[in-house]
Amino acid sequence: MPAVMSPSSAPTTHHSAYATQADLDILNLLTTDGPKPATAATAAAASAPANGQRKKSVVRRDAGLDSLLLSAVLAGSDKITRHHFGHGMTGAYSTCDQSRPSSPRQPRPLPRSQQAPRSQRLQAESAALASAQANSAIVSEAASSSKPVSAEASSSSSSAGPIGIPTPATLAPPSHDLATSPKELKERKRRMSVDPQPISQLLQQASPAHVNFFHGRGQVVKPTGRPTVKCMARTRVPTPHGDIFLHLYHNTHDNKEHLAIVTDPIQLSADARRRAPKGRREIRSRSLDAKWREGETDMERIVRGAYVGRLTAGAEGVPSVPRSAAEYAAEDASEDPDAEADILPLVRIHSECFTGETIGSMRCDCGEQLDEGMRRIAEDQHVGTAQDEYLPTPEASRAPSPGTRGHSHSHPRVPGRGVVIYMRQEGRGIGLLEKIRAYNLQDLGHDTVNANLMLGHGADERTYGVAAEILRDLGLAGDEALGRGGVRLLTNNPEKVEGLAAEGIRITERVGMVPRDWLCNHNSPKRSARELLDDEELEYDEYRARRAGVGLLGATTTRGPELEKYLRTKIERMGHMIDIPEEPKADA
Ligand SMILES: Nc1nc2c(ncn2[C@@H]2O[C@H](COP(=O)(O)OP(=O)(O)OP(=O)(O)O)[C@@H](O)[C@H]2O)c(=O)[nH]1
Repeated sequence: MPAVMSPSSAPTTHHSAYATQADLDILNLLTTDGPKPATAATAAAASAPANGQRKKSVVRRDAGLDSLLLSAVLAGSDKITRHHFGHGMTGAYSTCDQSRPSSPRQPRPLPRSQQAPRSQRLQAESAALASAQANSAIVSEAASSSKPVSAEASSSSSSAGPIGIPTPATLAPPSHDLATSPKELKERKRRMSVDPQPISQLLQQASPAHVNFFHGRGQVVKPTGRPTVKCMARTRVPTPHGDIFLHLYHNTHDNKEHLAIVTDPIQLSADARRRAPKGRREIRSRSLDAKWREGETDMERIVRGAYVGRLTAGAEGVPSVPRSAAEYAAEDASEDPDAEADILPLVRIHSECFTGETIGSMRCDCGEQLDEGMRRIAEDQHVGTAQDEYLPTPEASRAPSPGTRGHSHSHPRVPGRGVVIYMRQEGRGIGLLEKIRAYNLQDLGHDTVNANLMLGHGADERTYGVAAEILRDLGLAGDEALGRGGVRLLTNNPEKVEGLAAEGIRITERVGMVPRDWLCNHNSPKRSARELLDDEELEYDEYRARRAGVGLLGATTTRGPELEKYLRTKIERMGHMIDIPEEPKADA
């Protein structure tokens, strides 16, 4: 049986140790000008071709070097590859041209290591270790005598990290001489193996979601204050529900890359702009459109997504015009007197769910909800409906979802628009590791809430500050005092409504999310006769019938006993604002 390698014991790659004849052939090919010398392998192949035909000789890659590619490699990689080897170890790419046949032959610079000689490095490591050991002796002495450690002593080692956390220098082999003693070799081996703590201890320690076994124990520091967000890039992505603009955000509260999936067809289609009410504003990121530095080029702006309209092959693209905060504030406060009645953008705050979205888990309906959210946002909307139906209390909000509610066809239909804010809050904020552990407790009969509590988590650990700032950056926060702007929120979760409202987002309406399986119950008395379905429902039915699969984008319904239990727990224990269907259901 092959030995299981721990990350710390995995071998590091050394070119010399793993060079095969094929490697040497390639190296030869890359580093030699003119005709290639025949190697044993190529000579054999040439003399005895397998198919009786003579093999073509390998063509040199002499295309002009792409300066962008080179700078990307230089900026992004610290690894030395055979390609680098072919151009010398000096790091000077000016030597590239010397390998081209058209260049005059010049003597190639000798490979020169950028490291200090090994003896010097060993000496430095040894000194660092001695210094760290001396330091820890002082620290433990100080701890035992309850005396503060002197600043001088604690700063005497440049490589010593915080107490208990070994730094790379203290983990390094002490020195050439020391490491040869059996004790040192044993110690060195121990440091390279996996953590020797017993499994039960590890399980306990790995319990809180913030602990990463390989990277050490983290601290739970709940960020305070209002987060700042910045859209780092956006791009157009075609989806089964039409083209969207994917925005990637950074923020000051966590190191996650949260996303905004913006559906705004007027930015991309002349037809949608014509059909949209006059005065409709584009949903754009203010931080992305801002000027990031003096003298930034149009190409920089376009590459990060700060452009208007659509990019097309061969064209240059039209960069967006940066605007000041004051200009945005004036626009938010003003009202275009010619603007026609429009419907506010539909927004869903969606939490990441690897299991439901990516592998189609039927324990939850997250994949379906993501798909349904994007579908609902993109579909045409009736202007003037349901604007005043929002009632924030669970009881009062148990109105049927718009999907089951007959629309008045006197209302004009306009292109849909809105955003799915995709928050990297896997497992309602506890992370994938903990969610997987919770699933095992659920298989033992506990519901989702209890499973979380048993692992020492809250039932729901999500916060909505970052999502609110993303909405604000997209110009969708609205203003309660002015009674203007804001969003319609697609959710059954009262905490989302309250959380976003507390962050200053104006929510004019809550739109319910009904599980597709409940919505499409063909055997219920109400839906048994297809003639009772109105046009929109029929359209939806056909839409469903075209789809196959579960949970993935553009797919159909999710169903199963585990999902039923999950949904019931949300309603009965977490106050989700949706009614469990009363009629007995059979599979559609
Ligand atoms: N801890 C835990 N998280 C889960 C479980 N199943 C799904 N999730 C997570 O729950 C999140 C989705 O939240 P939901 O409560 O389904 O939906 P919601 O977004 O709060 O509410 P709606 O807006 O009405 O859909 C995702 O992050 C999922 O990974 C589970 O069994 N345990």
